[in-house]
Amino acid sequence: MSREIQKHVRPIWPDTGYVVETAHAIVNPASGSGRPARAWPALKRRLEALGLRVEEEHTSGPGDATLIARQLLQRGARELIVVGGDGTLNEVVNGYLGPDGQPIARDAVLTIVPCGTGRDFPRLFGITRPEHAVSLLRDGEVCRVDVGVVQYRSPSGQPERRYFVNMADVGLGAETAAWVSQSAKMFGGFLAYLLGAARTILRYRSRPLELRVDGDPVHRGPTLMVALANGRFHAGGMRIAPMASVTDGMLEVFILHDVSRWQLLTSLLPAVYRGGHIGHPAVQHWQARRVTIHAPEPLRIELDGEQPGFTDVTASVLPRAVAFRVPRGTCEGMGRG
Ligand SMILES: Nc1ncnc2c1ncn2[C@@H]1O[C@H](COP(=O)(O)OP(=O)(O)OP(=O)(O)O)[C@@H](O)[C@H]1O
Repeated sequence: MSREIQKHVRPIWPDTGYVVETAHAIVNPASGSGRPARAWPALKRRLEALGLRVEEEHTSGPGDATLIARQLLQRGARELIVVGGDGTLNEVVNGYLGPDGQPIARDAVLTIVPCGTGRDFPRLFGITRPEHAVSLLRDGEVCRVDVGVVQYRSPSGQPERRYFVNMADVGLGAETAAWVSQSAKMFGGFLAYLLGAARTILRYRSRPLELRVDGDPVHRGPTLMVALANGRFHAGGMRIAPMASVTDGMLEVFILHDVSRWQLLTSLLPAVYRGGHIGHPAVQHWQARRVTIHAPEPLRIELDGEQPGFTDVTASVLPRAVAFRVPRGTCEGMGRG
C-alpha cells in the first residue's frame, strides 16, 4: 500500500487499528441506465493509482448485491464500495445485516459511489458524484446510521422482512417508484420521478388504511400515502422529511390525506421539493420507533426505491446499525435541522 493511502486511511479507523488494503466494489451495471459503465472504470483506476487494491464483482440481477455483500463479509472483506443506486445500496445493507439485525462484521464499512437514478440517500451527506468516493476513502469519517426494518407480505402472500436505509412508503410514492423503475429512468432522477409522480397523481385514488404509531391508533380512513423516513430526501430530491436524522433512532412518519388532484399537482407536488408541504392541512407527521399499517386491500410498498411486496406492514428502527464513509463533519450534521 502506498504511503498516501496509509496516511489517509489509518486515522479513519483508529480504534481498531484496521488499515484498508483491499476494497471490494459491488457494481450494479443496470443502475442509473448504465451509469456505472461510464463512471466506475476511471474511478477504479484513480483509487488504484493511490495504492488501494480494488476488487470488483458485478451483480447479475435483483437480490445479487445482497448475496455478494454477505459472502464478501463472511470471507473477511471489511471495505465495501457500492457502485449503484439506492436500490443496490438497499440490497447491500440487507447483506451487511444478518437476520438478527446485527452486522455480519461490525468493523465493515460501506462507501457509496452514487450511480443510480434517484440517489436520495447519499444526497443527505452531499455525496452527489461518483468522484466523491476518492475523498471519502482517503479522509472520510465513519458514520453509523440507523436502519429501518419492515415486515410485509411478498407478492405471493408470504411474510417477509427487509431492511431499508432511506425511506419506506405505501400508496402514491410506491406506485410512482414502480412506474419509474419500469419505464422512465432515461429521463434522469429528477425528471423521472417528477413525471412519475404527476402521472401517478392523475391515476391513483386514496385507499383506506389504519396507522398505529408506537402502539397508538392515530389514523383510520382514506389515505393517499404513508411515508416512513429515515433519510430526508425521496424520489430524486423531494425534501419529504426535512427534520429527519439518520442517527436519532427514530422514524419520521407522514400521512398524506385525501386531497384533490388539482391541489396535489399545483400545491403539494411543487412544495415537497423544498420541504414546504410540512404544515399543510393534508399532511400529518409523527415521530416513532414502531409503526404498523393495516389496509383491507393490500397496498404496494416501496423500500429505498424497490417494491418487494404489499401491506400489512410493521416497521421499526435499528439504531446505528450500518457504518458508512461520509464527508468529515456530516455525520453529526445529521442531527435535527
Ligand atoms: N445485472 C442487472 N441487470 C438488471 N437489473 C439489475 C442487475 N443487477 C441488479 N439489478 C437491479 O437493478 C435495480 C435498480 O438498481 P438501483 O436502484 O441501484 O438503480 P436505480 O433504480 O437507477 O437508482 P435509484 O434507486 O437511486 O433510483 C435493483 O432492483 C437491482 O436489483
